[in-house]
Amino acid sequence: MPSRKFAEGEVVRGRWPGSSLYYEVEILSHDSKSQLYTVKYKDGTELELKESDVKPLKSFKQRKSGSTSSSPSRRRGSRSRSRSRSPGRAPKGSRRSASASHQADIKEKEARREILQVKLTPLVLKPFGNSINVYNGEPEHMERNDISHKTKQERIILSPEGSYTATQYSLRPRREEVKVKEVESKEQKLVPRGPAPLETFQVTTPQRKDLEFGGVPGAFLIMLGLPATLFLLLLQCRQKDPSLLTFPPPLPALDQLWETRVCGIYLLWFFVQALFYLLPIGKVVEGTPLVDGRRLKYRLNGFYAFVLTSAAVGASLFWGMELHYVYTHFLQFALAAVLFSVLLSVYLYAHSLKAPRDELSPASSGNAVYDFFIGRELNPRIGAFDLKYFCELRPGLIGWVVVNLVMLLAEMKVQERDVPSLAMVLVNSFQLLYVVDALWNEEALLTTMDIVHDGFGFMLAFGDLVWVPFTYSLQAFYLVSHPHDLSWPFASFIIALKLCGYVIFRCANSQKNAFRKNPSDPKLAHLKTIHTSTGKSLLVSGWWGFVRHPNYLGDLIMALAWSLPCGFNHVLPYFYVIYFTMLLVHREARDEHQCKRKYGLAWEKYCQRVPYRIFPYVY
Ligand SMILES: NC(=O)c1ccc[n+]([C@@H]2O[C@H](COP(=O)([O-])OP(=O)(O)OC[C@H]3O[C@@H](n4cnc5c(N)ncnc54)[C@H](OP(=O)(O)O)[C@@H]3O)[C@@H](O)[C@H]2O)c1
Ligand SMILES: CC(C)=CCC[C@@H](C)[C@H]1CC[C@H]2C3=C(CC[C@]12C)[C@@]1(C)CC[C@H](O)C(C)(C)[C@@H]1CC3
Repeated sequence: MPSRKFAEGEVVRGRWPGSSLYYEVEILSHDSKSQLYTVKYKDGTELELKESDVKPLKSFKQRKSGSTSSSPSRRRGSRSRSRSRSPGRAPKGSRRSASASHQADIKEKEARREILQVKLTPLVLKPFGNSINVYNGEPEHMERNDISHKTKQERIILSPEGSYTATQYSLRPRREEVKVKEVESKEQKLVPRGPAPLETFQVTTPQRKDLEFGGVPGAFLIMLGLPATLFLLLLQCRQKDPSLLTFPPPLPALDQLWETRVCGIYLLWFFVQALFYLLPIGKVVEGTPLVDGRRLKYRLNGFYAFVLTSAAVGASLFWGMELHYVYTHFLQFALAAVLFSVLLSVYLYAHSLKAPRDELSPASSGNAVYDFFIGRELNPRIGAFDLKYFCELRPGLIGWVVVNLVMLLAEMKVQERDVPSLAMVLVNSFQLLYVVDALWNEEALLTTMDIVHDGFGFMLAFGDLVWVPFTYSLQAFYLVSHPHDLSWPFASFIIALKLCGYVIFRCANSQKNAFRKNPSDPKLAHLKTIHTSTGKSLLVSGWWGFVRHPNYLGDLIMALAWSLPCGFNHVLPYFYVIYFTMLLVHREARDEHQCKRKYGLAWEKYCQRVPYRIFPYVY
């Protein structure tokens, strides 16, 4: 049996996770299997530390300065929060001996590189001088989001008790703690940022036991069901009578579906988009903190990729390229995309087998089938090329706009029209606006659950590369062979509906993004907030006081406006609204689950205050 250095009850120094600072701790126990010591800090925090993070007292020189804090939290409370990434780092200007400071600097660098193998003790809601309400970040009352309130919040956080509780609370495994920060700008804002997120350390990625999407059988069925649904929709859409009650035509034989040229074009499309992604244009930002405190860098050039793609497509049309080929070979393109996404998923799964445990997605389970579906690795990269981030916005989303354009041209050709129909123009422009909006606000993608929580596996590979371009364009595909004359009054109503949905969607998303970026933003001063012990607050008035997911509501209103131009003869063009309602209801439940875990009682208070999830007075 391996020997242990320290005995139970011994008083030693233990490293504070993620920092180079050591505090006095008492050894409570030792686990011979994991070789971890359970230690207790003076302020009561219990952690498990590996042996190399525990040092005998005598190996530390006593500091001369009288400002020593024996509690990580107290020290933390007095540090400059905007600068330090280490919870225990001393404030700028605090005196340390040259050697201690040198040693600390080296350790700090090490800490950034290595992953601390510290397991965090689950949060124990012990009363600690304060009431459990305060401990758990429960707001004593609702606050207005004004500056005086910010100062108050600041004080609460910085008080020893406040910082202690917040610190301990934030030690819960969380990835969602977010601050997307521009890398290139080194300037620090002088405006108080409100309760900036406290550092969090999730040292090992816990694998989930409570699986989503119906667990392993659910994931398996979805993987079979999605491609089947896709081909069913496309086949049915080409039918003269696209009623869902009529039997779908048989799938063409594989040798008819397989077209090498189509596969070549599809690959060309994918790699040209990859090339655009690699162009050194657009600012570079940092994503949300990872398990080890690192933040990955992302280049925001999706909008440039879109402009370049538009120029390339425009030029090829000018030189007489026949986009009609895409329409006549739509099923073949869909098959190429399906095969590509399956191969990519296999590659991603194989890639993840080499990934360290802490780089796995918190959604992964350890079950091969489920992990193949949800994605095992969180951020698979080839060098600096982030596969998930790239696929989420570029080939599929921009591809969707190109497919819509193909359908618009096909409509003119098939129906021998000089100009596209009003219905087709509306569908094209509405969806174009949606894609341009997503690319323009690309940075917001970095805080979505797809990037922060879900791995990159079949679900997103298929969703991004196949589902989005081939099913989201169904209305335009439908209109090619099922013309629908729209009256101007009805078209005006649809435009108004779309604009209404867009305003809700954009304002809600922008309000939250602005608040997360700078909670003290004077433009948001009129909003009420609930304080949570993670340091972040929740908006309870404005859009986020209307329903708990106003952005989903706006998105769904827009979805309806995309389908209405197709008329009411068939359900098929409404597939997107139906599927999307199911997706967002499920997504809302997933997000709710995660927020409950993150914010505890504060989230429950928010739910009481804002009882409806998506649809006011309905759901
Ligand atoms: N077209 C499509 O197929 C499709 C699919 C999915 C999503 N979308 C759209 O994508 C956009 C992003 O959606 P999303 O699902 O990633 O989630 P989201 O609604 O943008 O974000 C949810 C997160 O917002 C924060 N939050 C929740 N309530 C809050 C409050 N009251 N105050 C402040 N922050 C609050 C929480 O995170 P933190 O507290 O950690 O910040 C929560 O986890 C939406 O507009 C959605 O409609 C479109
Ligand atoms: C059908 C199933 C089970 C899975 C596929 C889901 C997949 C199609 C979506 C999951 C996350 C979605 C998403 C967008 C598009 C659809 C998904 C990839 C998004 C890119 C649409 C535009 C938005 O503005 C957005 C916020 C950038 C979206 C991000 C999430």
